[in-house]
Amino acid sequence: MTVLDDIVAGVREDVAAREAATPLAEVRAAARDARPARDALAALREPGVGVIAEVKRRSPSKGALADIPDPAVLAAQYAAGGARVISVLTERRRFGGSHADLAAVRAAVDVPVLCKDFVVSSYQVHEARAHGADVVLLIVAALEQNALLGLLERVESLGMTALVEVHTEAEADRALAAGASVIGVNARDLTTLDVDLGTFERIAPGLPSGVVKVAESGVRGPRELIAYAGAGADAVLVGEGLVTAGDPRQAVADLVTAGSHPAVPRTTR
Ligand SMILES: O=P(O)(O)OC[C@@H](O)[C@@H](O)c1c[nH]c2ccccc12
Repeated sequence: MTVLDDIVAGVREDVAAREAATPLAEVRAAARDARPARDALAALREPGVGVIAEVKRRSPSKGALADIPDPAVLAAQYAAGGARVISVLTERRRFGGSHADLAAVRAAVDVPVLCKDFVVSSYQVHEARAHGADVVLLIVAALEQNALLGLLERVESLGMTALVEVHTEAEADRALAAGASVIGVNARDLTTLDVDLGTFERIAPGLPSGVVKVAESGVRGPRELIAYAGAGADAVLVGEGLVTAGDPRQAVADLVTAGSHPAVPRTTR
């Protein structure tokens, strides 16, 4: 059993418990009544390398990272620093997140918000929308192709954008076959938790130019952003480097500045 299998098994149990407490019909109705999703695709296509700043308390690889007593405060600092999108980990067991965190962040900022979880059922997609998500992460390694297709359609039918995460060329092919318009290449292999910063560089050249390319994991500062930008990233997704920064607003601003430098290449447009 890989780490990913283990996490997904826990997520399935948690989803079953939530579904027993709040039936799908109720979550669907809440999703329908939520304020419409913001256009994250347009935000990610803006000039410069965008920063997706993550609210992340802990991780299976690093353990505790930051307490984050009030995710809304951290998210407001990220937004003030110029984050293009704010990612909120909602997985509870390994990452210490919740849908309450997502809703709190949604209420605190105007930028699009990403629900970062291990989504395996459409129940979770409705839940994400009901709590204000504009973007939903779909991890190819955790999904059969049919499930990926179905969930991607569900995300888009609710007006949201799917960030489809891959770690290998084969997974990238599956993401493209499913019709992903935003692909995240994770430098961290979720089956082993090993980080290889060369992963993005290997996979990105094979992605069509119209696809928004997000480099995930391993960004500690402008240096890694610039390297990812050189390999074709349109955005970087940063967790640890920001939640452990003394001044998260400044840490985001430093990345945004590096990402807007005219010498930093960007390939999508
Ligand atoms: O903390 P880092 O190294 O900046 O990584 C952020 C992000 O890439 C990571 O949190 C992540 C990427 N894909 C995921 C899937 C599930 C949970 C977490 C993740």
